[in-house]
Amino acid sequence: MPRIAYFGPQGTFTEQAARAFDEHADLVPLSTIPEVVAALRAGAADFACVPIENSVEGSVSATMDTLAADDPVVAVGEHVLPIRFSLLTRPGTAAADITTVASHPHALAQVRDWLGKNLPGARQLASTSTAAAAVGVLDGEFDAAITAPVASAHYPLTVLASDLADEGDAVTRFLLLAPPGTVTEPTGSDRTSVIVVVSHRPGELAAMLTEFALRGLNLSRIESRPLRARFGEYRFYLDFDGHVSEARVGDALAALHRRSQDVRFLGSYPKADGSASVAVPGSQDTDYEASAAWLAALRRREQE
Ligand SMILES: O=C(O)C(=O)C[C@]1(C(=O)O)C=C[C@@H](O)C=C1
Repeated sequence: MPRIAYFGPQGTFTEQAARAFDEHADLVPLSTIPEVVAALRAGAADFACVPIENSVEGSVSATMDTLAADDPVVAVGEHVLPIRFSLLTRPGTAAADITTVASHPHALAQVRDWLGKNLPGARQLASTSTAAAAVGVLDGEFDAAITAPVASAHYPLTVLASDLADEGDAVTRFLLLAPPGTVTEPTGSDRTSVIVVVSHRPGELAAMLTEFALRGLNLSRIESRPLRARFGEYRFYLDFDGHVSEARVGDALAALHRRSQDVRFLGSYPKADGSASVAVPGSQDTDYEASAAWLAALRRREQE
């Protein structure tokens, strides 16, 4: 049975995502995202499951930074989970007794309006995850926790309110990570992720994006994070349609490698929504093969 390390403890949304990737896997909860990815890098787990972005609060910066540091790992799958929260308290606590409410900062941000209206006097405190907040309530550290609905099955707490979400259609996207070199077969509905550091010169970012545009590659996300060691410089995270085995994707990656300071390949994996990869006319593998054959013939004639 494969071992999947995930961002725990038990009862997080990430646990649900890990189960969705493989319901029979041996799930190993760890308390922080760096610990989860470190377990994969150390060979203590076969896979790692982490949140990467939320439709309301944006990127999960701990995941972004962990993916860029240390030995590379690759994504082999993504899962998108609808997000709705429960408010958990110790049995006997009434809403009027709540002076502190804790959760993961991404979770607090997704119920900011609800908390403002329903628990205006409660202090909002950050915990390492939604389920860690539930553990904190059990331990008497906080009065209430904003958690995933499944947390109430793991901890003997009372559900004081459920189905909470300021944005009804909120979702979080999770990645299943594997050691580098793990190969996924192309499905025709794939996404590729990379981290690119471009040179700090005028036009470099536009030039990098042009490499995608020229090959008709559909970008689905671009984010930046600071380089940390150099103020004012950034690494760019790009997600785009296609699989590394496809000619247009390989060609774009090679161009990025030629022109950037650094390119980190974060994997090609099936898209969660199953939508077909966009490929503009002239960008299919057969088009690349035909143009390479034409060029080869041209060169042969020149050498005669
Ligand atoms: O704390 C959890 O339950 C998590 O899985 C983390 C996380 C996140 O990082 O965004 C996942 C989904 C929700 O959006 C809130 C928190």
